[in-house]
Amino acid sequence: MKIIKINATESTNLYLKSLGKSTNDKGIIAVRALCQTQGRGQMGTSWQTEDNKNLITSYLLPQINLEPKDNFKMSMLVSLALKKCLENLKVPDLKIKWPNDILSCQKKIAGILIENTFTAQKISSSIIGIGLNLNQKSFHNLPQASSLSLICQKEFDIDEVFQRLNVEIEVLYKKLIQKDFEGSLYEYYKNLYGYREEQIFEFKNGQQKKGMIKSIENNGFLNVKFNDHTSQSFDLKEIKQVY
Ligand SMILES: O=C(O)CCCC[C@@H]1SC[C@@H]2NC(=O)N[C@@H]21
Repeated sequence: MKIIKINATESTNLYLKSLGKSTNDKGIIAVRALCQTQGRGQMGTSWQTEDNKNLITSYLLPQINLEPKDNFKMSMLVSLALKKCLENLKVPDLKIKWPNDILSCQKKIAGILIENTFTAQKISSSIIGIGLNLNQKSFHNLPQASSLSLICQKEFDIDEVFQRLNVEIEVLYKKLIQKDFEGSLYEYYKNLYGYREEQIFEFKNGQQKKGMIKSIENNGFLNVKFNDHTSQSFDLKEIKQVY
C-alpha cells in the first residue's frame, strides 16, 4: 500500500480521483488528510470535520474488475472492515446502520463514501472514503454524531488508527480481488442496527412509519415489513432509518 499523508485538501476522495488519472500504480493508494475543506458525504451531502481531530482518509483500490451487481457486497466488506478495526480498538456497542454508517452506542461515529469508476460495464476501480470521528468533542446541529474520544473517554492517535485501518483494508482488498464474499452477508446481518426489531422509517416526504428490516436485497436495497403488513424495498434516496 502506498501511503500519502497531507495536511489539507478539498476532499480526499477528489484527491485520489485526480491522482488516479495520472498514476499507473497497481496497488492500493491511501491518502490521509488532517483537514478537509469540502468533505463529501453520501447523496450529495457534505461531511464536516474539525481540523486535526479526526481520521479523514480515502483508498484507491485499482483493478477490482467487479460486476456492478456486486457493488453492495463491496460496501458490506468495507463497513465490516471498519467495524473490525474499531472492535480491535475496543470501541463499545458497534453496529452498522444500513447501508454503511458505523454507530457506537447508537451514535454515528463514521461514514463511508464509495465512488466507482466503470470500464466496459465493470467496476474497474473504487475510491473508498472514510471519515472517522476520533477526538472531536462537539458536533453542531448533528445530535446523532459522536466520536471515539467522547465514547471511550480517551484521546486517539490519528496515525495509529490509520495504520490499523490500513491493515483491514489490505485484507478487504484481497477478498475483493478473489471475489471472496463468503459469510459477509451473514456477518453484515449480525451487525446490522435494528435488524428484525421495530424501527421508525422516514420517507422522502417526511412521513414516518413503523416496521422492521426484513432483509437486504442483492442490490443493497432495504426490504422493510411495515406494521400495517405491507412490505417494500427501498434504495438509500427513498428511506431513512430514524435512530
Ligand atoms: O455521508 C457519509 O456518511 C459519508 C461520509 C464520508 C466522508 C469521508 S471523509 C474522507 C472522504 N473524503 C470525502 O470527501 N468524503 C469521505
